Amino acid sequence: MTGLEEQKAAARKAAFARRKAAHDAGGVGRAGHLSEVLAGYRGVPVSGYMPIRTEISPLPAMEEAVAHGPVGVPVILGSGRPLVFSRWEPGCALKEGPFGAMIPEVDDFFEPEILIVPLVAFDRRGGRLGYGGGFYDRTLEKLRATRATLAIGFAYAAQEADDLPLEATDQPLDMIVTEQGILTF
Ligand SMILES: Nc1nc2c(c(=O)[nH]1)N(C=O)[C@@H](CNc1ccc(C(=O)N[C@@H](CCC(=O)O)C(=O)O)cc1)CN2
Ligand SMILES: Nc1ncnc2c1ncn2[C@@H]1O[C@H](COP(=O)(O)OP(=O)(O)OP(=O)(O)O)[C@@H](O)[C@H]1O
Repeated sequence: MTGLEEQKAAARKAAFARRKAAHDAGGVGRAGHLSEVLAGYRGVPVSGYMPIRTEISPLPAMEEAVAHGPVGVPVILGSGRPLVFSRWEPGCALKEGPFGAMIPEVDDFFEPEILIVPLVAFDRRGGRLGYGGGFYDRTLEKLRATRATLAIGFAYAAQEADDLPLEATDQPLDMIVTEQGILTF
């Protein structure tokens, strides 16, 4: 591993532990601030995600957004490729996708203009660390080449890190929403 990869791996490991502690602590209304943000963009196509492991769940906010416009979740086509997004509705038939996240059984692809981005760690400059596949970086690069795309990181406040090591290919977040509040840059 290069120095940068080692730094990222260490930051990931530490943030995973803080995320698990926050997740295990439980609590209600953790997607309230996310709902508030999305209420300002009614009808704009949005991607959420089906939570895995100890990720904070955006499902309550997705359930509200679906009353106003298209909502979807990410689908992996292959490693090294951008994600695509398939339409989701509460209660729709799902199947297991690569890496364990559920995906809709029936493909109905669309292009979101707002992405709720899962993450392992974030910093106060909009830096983000994911699982290390580079999926969201490739996806945001592609979408942003066509039109303005709002990337909203969604995480527990405990996942904040001091300045994360970032590479040229890391796509910045426009906003971070946690169970405690909203950070914009
Ligand atoms: N809920 C959710 N859905 C998502 C993502 C995500 O981060 N969260 N993705 C965002 O890209 C894609 C799935 N990508 C993933 C890539 C790797 C691993 C993963 O667990 N990788 C390693 C662990 C890495 C580590 O411990 O550092 C593993 O398989 O054990 C999970 C999801 C699409 N769907
Ligand atoms: N647009 C891109 N084009 C080519 N390679 C990329 C691109 N974006 C990221 N990568 C590469 O993908 C690898 C993983 O990137 P990184 O560690 O930033 O993943 P991540 O943001 O943690 O994961 P994810 O976005 O899947 O949650 C790195 O080697 C990085 O250089």
